[in-house]
Amino acid sequence: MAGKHVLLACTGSVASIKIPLIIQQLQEADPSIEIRLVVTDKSLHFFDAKSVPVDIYKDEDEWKWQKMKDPVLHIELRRWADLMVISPLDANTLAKIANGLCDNLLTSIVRAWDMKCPLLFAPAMNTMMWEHVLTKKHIDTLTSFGYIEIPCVAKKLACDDTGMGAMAAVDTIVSNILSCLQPFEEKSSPVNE
Ligand SMILES: CC(C)(CO)[C@@H](O)C(=O)NCCC(=O)N/C=C\S
Repeated sequence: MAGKHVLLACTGSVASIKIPLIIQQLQEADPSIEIRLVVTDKSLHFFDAKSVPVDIYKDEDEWKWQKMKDPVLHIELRRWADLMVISPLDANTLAKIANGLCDNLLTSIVRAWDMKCPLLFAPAMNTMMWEHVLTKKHIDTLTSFGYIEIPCVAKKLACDDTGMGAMAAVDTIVSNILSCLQPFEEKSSPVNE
């Protein structure tokens, strides 16, 4: 059976250092899964894109469009995906999605998302950002859209604080992806053979 298509996305949280590990563990868990990675420019500060063994899509790739009938990347990726997981989801992109902004590749994919497909998000931010009143408001907005939260955990953060705001553990993220894929006929197989 053709592999399911997982669109992984990351944002400008230091938790993006875990992207290579998320990819590695997901591939080990189910080698038939095809993974593509959408990055925001800021996320690239936190890991070496060359070390990642999957195709990476950046904002600049959207602008290879030249003329009518050329593919529109955010639509092509949304069509390709059986599931999308944004991990980490930083406070900035959380706010953009909650308010419908679509000013880069990642938020444009989300803005065009097909709600028949699972969209998971794993917030990650400093505890003081986590505790701001807007964080819960924005997360509640995303869950009201039907997106699936992979909740933060309390642990030591990149700024040496200890508290809520840390991204969920990688194996938690991977098991959430697998369980959301299970009951799902991937787009790549003919419907009702
Ligand atoms: C970075 C990582 C994954 C290490 O285990 C963990 O601390 C985390 O998700 N932190 C949340 C993001 C963060 O720390 N923000 C930056 C300033 S505090």
